Amino acid sequence: MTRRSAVEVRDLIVDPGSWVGWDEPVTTIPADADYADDLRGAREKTGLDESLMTGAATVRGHRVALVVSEFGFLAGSIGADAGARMTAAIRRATAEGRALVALPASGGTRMQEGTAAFLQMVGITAAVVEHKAAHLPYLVYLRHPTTGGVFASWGSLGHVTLAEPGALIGFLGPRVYEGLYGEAFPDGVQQAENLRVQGLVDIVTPVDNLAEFVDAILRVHRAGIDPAEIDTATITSASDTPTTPATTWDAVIASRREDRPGVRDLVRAVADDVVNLSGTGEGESDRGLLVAMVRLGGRGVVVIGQDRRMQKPGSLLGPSALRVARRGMQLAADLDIPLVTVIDTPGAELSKDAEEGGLAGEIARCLADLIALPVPTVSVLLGEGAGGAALALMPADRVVAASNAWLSPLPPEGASLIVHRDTDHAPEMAQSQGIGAQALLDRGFVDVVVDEKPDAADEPGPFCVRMGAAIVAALGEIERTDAAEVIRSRTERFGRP
Ligand SMILES: CC(=O)SCCNC(=O)CCNC(=O)[C@H](O)C(C)(C)COP(=O)(O)OP(=O)(O)OC[C@H]1O[C@@H](n2cnc3c(N)ncnc32)[C@H](O)[C@@H]1OP(=O)(O)O
Repeated sequence: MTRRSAVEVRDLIVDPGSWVGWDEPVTTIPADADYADDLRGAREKTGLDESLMTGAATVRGHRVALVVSEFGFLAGSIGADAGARMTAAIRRATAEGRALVALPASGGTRMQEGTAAFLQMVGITAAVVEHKAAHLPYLVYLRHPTTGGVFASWGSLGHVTLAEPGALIGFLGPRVYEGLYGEAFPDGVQQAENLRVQGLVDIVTPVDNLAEFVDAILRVHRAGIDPAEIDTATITSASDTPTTPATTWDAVIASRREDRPGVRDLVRAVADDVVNLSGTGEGESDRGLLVAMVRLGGRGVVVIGQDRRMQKPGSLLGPSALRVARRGMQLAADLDIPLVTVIDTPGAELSKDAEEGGLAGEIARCLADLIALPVPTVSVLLGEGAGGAALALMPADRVVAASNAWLSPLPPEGASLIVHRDTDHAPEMAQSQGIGAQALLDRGFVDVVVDEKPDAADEPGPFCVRMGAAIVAALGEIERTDAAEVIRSRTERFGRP
């Protein structure tokens, strides 16, 4: 793989002429003669005084701080001076309200400095935690190779994690593994593309594209707090002449049409600057659950949504999908931007794995997280809303439903089996259980019903635009409502007799 120097990488990302270095010169000469020689050699070879450089710049106009490793300097390893430089830069980025972009490439802790260097991981992590607590974005771009204590501290804490194609990214270096265990580490495991599939890395992209992603992510973040860009349109009723389905069962049938628009169609139709993320960031992924940062009506929001096309028998939503959803909730809270949840599920996976993976607990934790989330929230009943997996994304400040959407404790066929011991009474059960959008509106569980004319599958484009407008309007209403009232409306409606 081509290894670009820190300077080359930096220059590919920052706006020309915008870089201002923050680094105080390091002149340490260690007592150990061999290490002193190594340092001297590294300084001569790279023209740098340590294994990373820090500074301020703009990327497509966004004010950022950058930390860039130089692998050519003792493998980008972190000792006391590099650690102190990094910590100082993070703190300064926080104080100046800058987003932080870290671009590691490293063999980890500097072996010549031992445990004192190892403990730098703690100090650096503390500074990253403070930065994130200030609701400032922290983006990580993992370059080839990133290993050890760097991957295990500042390399793994990004709000969004990107990586270089083909990059070796792992905890233990493969040579060390082979030396210790007498066999090669399995091929392809410590590779950027595999980490994306595993839900550890969000995006794999060449460094040449990085500025574009940084721009999109920071536009979403900034839009979340910049009133100038916000669409303040209001919507009191989504339709002047609502088309209610003839029966609730008709709505259920419509909601199951193969060609009904799903969350990805909705996002494609109405959102800008879409940045799709992958998995929990902690080693689980589920393609049935979309998590993305987008701009909607000028606002930056996090969207978490159940993707109807990815939920089939054998791949229904399990506990990992709900953990992906909770990552999205946390991300919205961390970045202090609203959350939009999209419900469209025939029901959760019912299996040994789902039980042992904590499905029930994850539903409970989704509910608990949503109830306490300190940012505006809108939930959208887009289609099917069967069971706990649907409920898990429901509590919100405003609830918007499509006219053929529904929410029920389990699919109507299941309810019929419980009560009548057959599935023939499903239409009757759907009616009597009050699962349809209009019934939910009448009971105050839903705030607005978005018309389908008469079926979203027959007019996906216009339907998505109406739905997008209703979500934007709901966000606007929340912003105009007193905070205490918002919190009350999030939960009170669900506890009424
Ligand atoms: C908590 C911790 O961080 S413990 C450390 C955990 N780190 C690791 O397990 C990774 C160790 N390093 C490696 O496995 C490899 O160096 C890799 C995969 C990162 C890179 O491999 P390569 O591209 O083949 O580079 P190579 O191994 O030749 O390293 C380049 C130089 O950096 C040195 N180096 C690598 N890692 C370190 C390190 N952590 N500290 C000091 N020097 C290091 C190498 O000894 C080598 O020096 P040399 O040129 O004088 O021989």
